[in-house]
Amino acid sequence: MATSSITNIKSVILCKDTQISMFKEHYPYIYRCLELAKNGVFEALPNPSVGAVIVYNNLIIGEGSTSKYGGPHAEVNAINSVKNKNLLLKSTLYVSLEPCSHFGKTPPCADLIIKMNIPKVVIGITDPFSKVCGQGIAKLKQAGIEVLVGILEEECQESNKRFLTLHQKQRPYIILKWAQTQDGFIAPHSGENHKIFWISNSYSQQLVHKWRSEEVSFLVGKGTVESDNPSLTTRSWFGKNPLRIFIDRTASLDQHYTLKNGDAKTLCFTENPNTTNNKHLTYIQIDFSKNIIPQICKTLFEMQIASVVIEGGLKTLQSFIDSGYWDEARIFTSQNSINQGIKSPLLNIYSKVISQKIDSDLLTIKYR
Ligand SMILES: NC(=O)C1=CN([C@@H]2O[C@H](COP(=O)(O)OP(=O)(O)OC[C@H]3O[C@@H](n4cnc5c(N)ncnc54)[C@H](OP(=O)(O)O)[C@@H]3O)[C@@H](O)[C@H]2O)C=CC1
Ligand SMILES: Nc1c(N[C@@H]2O[C@H](COP(=O)(O)O)[C@@H](O)[C@H]2O)[nH]c(=O)[nH]c1=O
Ligand SMILES: [Zn+2]
Repeated sequence: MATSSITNIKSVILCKDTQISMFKEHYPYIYRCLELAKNGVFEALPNPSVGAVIVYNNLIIGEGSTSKYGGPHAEVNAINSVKNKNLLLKSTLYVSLEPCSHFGKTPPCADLIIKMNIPKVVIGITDPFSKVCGQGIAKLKQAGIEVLVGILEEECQESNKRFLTLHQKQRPYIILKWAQTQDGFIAPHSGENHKIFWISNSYSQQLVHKWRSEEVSFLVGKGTVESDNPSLTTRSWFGKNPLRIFIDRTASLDQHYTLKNGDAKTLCFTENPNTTNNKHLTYIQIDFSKNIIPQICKTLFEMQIASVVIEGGLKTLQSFIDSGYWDEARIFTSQNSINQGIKSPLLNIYSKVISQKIDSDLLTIKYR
């Protein structure tokens, strides 16, 4: 069994060990690229996080991963890390995503690879970004470089799922998240308790704060704001607060709710045109006579928000599910039962399930 990278949280990942050693054995360099890519996965957003490895005579002579948003790409960092640049002439560059071919915040990596006379490039997956989209590969091939594409494709896609979803589906990567009791409830009936009812344990709660430091935004419905008065900030982990988002059709929630306190940038989706933005809170008008979920996702895409976690409640979660707008559901199940209350969302169609114990809770991750 492999211990999770979450050091402060009691957790154990069940399975996967044999799969990982198989990847390492057959595709060690692209596997290493994926390890390197993990370094910048959240800091590079909305750009992809990529890993690059340069191999000479079966030896790794250079490595690099994507810098913070706007900084040098993995290929540049890997090439710069090679001491004896003459070795590049007989080396292979491995990279988890197609090298870029356009001038963005930095010049094209494909041009640098050509300039350094690297004779062979092995690529995990192609880049769906419209300004690259196969053109990086074409440039390399035109320069006479041997190019191999499509190694550990599923793993490369997983490593950049937020970036890929943004470009392929024109919406953020959507993570549904809720905590449920053993007997399938997410809260007691409303009205019984006007403060938050904790179901998951403190380790799970800490893990959610870690996710808040990583993912771009967190969204709740008005019912959750009224019943729980959530903060949606990162308090039990290090790092940034996410962008906070809530739905309030009439924009009638009053100022005492914590989401309006200016602790983090916050968006409210409403139909009410008579709203006043302030430094921290921006109202965005949408049409509530139509399905609001595609409208919310379109707005977030236009803002280049690469990921959103839907933290509840039932109506909001079920709306995303029923509209088919979700990628992953992270469900904490406690060992307690409450016999009655608000039933968990219904999620019938999913392709893959991973489970992990978080002390007494079971965290189940379902992929669409
Ligand atoms: N255990 C857990 O993980 C969690 C539990 N909860 C619990 O869930 C309960 C709240 O759930 P619920 O009452 O369903 O409230 P929600 O938080 O889902 O909010 C519902 C409201 O959000 C707006 N809204 C959401 N989706 C849509 C849509 N598709 N179209 C139009 N408007 C929409 C509406 O606002 P409007 O009224 O302005 O029209 C609606 O009344 C609470 O008891 C809370 O404690 C909440 C989060 C997590
Ligand atoms: N009850 C419940 C959750 N509830 C979610 O957490 C929000 C509270 O966030 P904050 O105010 O920042 O601590 C709350 O409004 C709801 O969205 N989450 C969980 O992981 N486990 C739980 O048992
Ligand atoms: Zn590049």
